[in-house]
Amino acid sequence: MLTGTEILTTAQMRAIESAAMASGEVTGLQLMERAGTAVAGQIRLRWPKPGRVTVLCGPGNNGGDGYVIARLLHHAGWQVRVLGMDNSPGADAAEVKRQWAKIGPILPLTEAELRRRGESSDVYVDAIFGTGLTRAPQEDIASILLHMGGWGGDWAYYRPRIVSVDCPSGLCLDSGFFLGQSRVAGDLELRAVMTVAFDSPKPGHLLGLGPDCCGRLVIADIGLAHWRVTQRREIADGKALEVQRPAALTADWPIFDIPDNRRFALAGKKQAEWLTKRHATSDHKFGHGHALVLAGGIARGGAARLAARAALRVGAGLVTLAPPRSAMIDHGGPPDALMRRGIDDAATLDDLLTDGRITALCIGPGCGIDRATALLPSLLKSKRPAVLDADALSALAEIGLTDLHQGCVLTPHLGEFARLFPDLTERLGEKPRTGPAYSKLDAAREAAARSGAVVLLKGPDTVIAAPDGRAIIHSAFDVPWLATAGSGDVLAGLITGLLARGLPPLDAAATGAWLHAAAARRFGPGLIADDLPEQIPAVFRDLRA
Ligand SMILES: NC(=O)C1=CN([C@@H]2O[C@H](COP(=O)(O)OP(=O)(O)OC[C@H]3O[C@@H](n4cnc5c(N)ncnc54)[C@H](OP(=O)(O)O)[C@@H]3O)[C@@H](O)[C@H]2O)[C@@H](O)CC1
Ligand SMILES: [K+]
Repeated sequence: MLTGTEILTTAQMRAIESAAMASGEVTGLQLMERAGTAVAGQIRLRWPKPGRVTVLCGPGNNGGDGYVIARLLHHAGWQVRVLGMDNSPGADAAEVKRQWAKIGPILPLTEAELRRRGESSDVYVDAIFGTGLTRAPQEDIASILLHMGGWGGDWAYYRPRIVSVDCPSGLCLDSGFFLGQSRVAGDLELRAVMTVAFDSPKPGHLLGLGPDCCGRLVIADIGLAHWRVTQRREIADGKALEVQRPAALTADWPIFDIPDNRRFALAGKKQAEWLTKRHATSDHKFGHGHALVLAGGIARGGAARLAARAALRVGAGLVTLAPPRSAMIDHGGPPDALMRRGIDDAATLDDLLTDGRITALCIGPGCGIDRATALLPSLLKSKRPAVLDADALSALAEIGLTDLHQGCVLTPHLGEFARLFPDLTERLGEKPRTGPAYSKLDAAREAAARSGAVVLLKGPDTVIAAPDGRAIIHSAFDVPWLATAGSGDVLAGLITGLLARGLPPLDAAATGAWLHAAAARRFGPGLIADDLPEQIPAVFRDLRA
């Protein structure tokens, strides 16, 4: 599991590489040699017996990495066939291309050459495009990529052994979409069995089609970590910098291979410290906060009760469920630890919120749009930390975003997001033609800045963004069974419980998303939303172990 590591946009990666090279401490050729060595090493680790390999080298430095890989695999006893371009790449790629040319031929990078009879390979190294892709591939390269994409569609029983250098070629590493192709998965995207990327994951490894198309993701150290640290220290010191500030992004992404020479901060451990050691100032139940979950009328109780149960399980000291008085009986079921309070109108809610011990609110799950519309103004006026989900988001689309504040967490799925931010959704739906393409990360950040609230945009690639630009990607493509009725209500409850316990909104949202996926992962397939809160104690126990 790769958790809590920094994610860099392609521009930031380039800036860091340039700064490192400008310092004189490392040359571009050395970086390219390290990158190629990392990929060749991963190939040899995975397939220790030398076989036949075709290396496809593009026009830039990604292609340069390919020539290094070809040379190293040749020296390791592999039978290497290189397809490359007849162009003049930058000095570093030109040098490694010359070195390869002393060893073997460079055949044309065309589909006909790739498909030549009797020339099939055990492994194909895709070194055509990396972070420098700016537009949709054309002509020969486009047909090669489409041809290779056809090898491993969604329904293929096995993936051909394509190893991608930095990313599957054609993928925009800032958005996770293929330039010139639809944003919906088809059969034509190049799907690697393994992708070896350098220094840090990029957003496109974690968003959109990236996670599926990258296959297993290996992040290789190429000696730039020191540069990121130096830059961050200098930023903290207020010194002027030529490079862009690294994004304050973190990732939760399951990974199976982590090179030994890289260490990743385990965000889960930090969460465990805070959540399992009860850092509250007192051991009194109010020391862990009091969450109020606004529920709806008769026959709508399930969603709010799921949220309330999750808030209890995540450690809120007290949780009160607040339906209209006429529906109290309907909300009388377990858990008995829940308190109930009838709230019919905004005036009663105003009254209740004079109690300063209520530290977080949740509105939306099973609430009904009319009731949410009636109660939202009081809730927002109280300036209490609050989760706005489901019906509350529909209500918000009607009443507008103006009263939102920085204690609010909005938890829309893409449909709810479209109602709140139609223009951003439209941009997200456009076919990506040039890089960096507009991404889910861009949309969530823009929505957070515009609304002044934390926005958690759900999906297997959940993006959580704060109004100040901080953002977190939580990729959980490995738990598709989490997409089940009521799952979102549990997430809203987890975040509410964490807000009640005093976590700042961005941390509460990110930790809630993390716990939610961890609970689903622990339960496994067959999960229904009711199971999720019941897994939280086991997740905490695992964290303490
Ligand atoms: N910098 C470093 O120190 C290190 C970098 N490393 C490696 O370098 C990679 C980044 O290299 P890169 O910047 O050269 O970009 P890359 O992805 O090879 O492609 C750019 C070339 O393709 C061209 N091009 C773009 N779109 C096109 C299209 N649709 N159709 C046709 N051409 C198109 C573009 O031309 P232009 O846009 O200028 O016309 C340019 O020539 C990175 O992913 C990593 O693998 C490692 O070695 C570690 C050290
Ligand atoms: K590539």
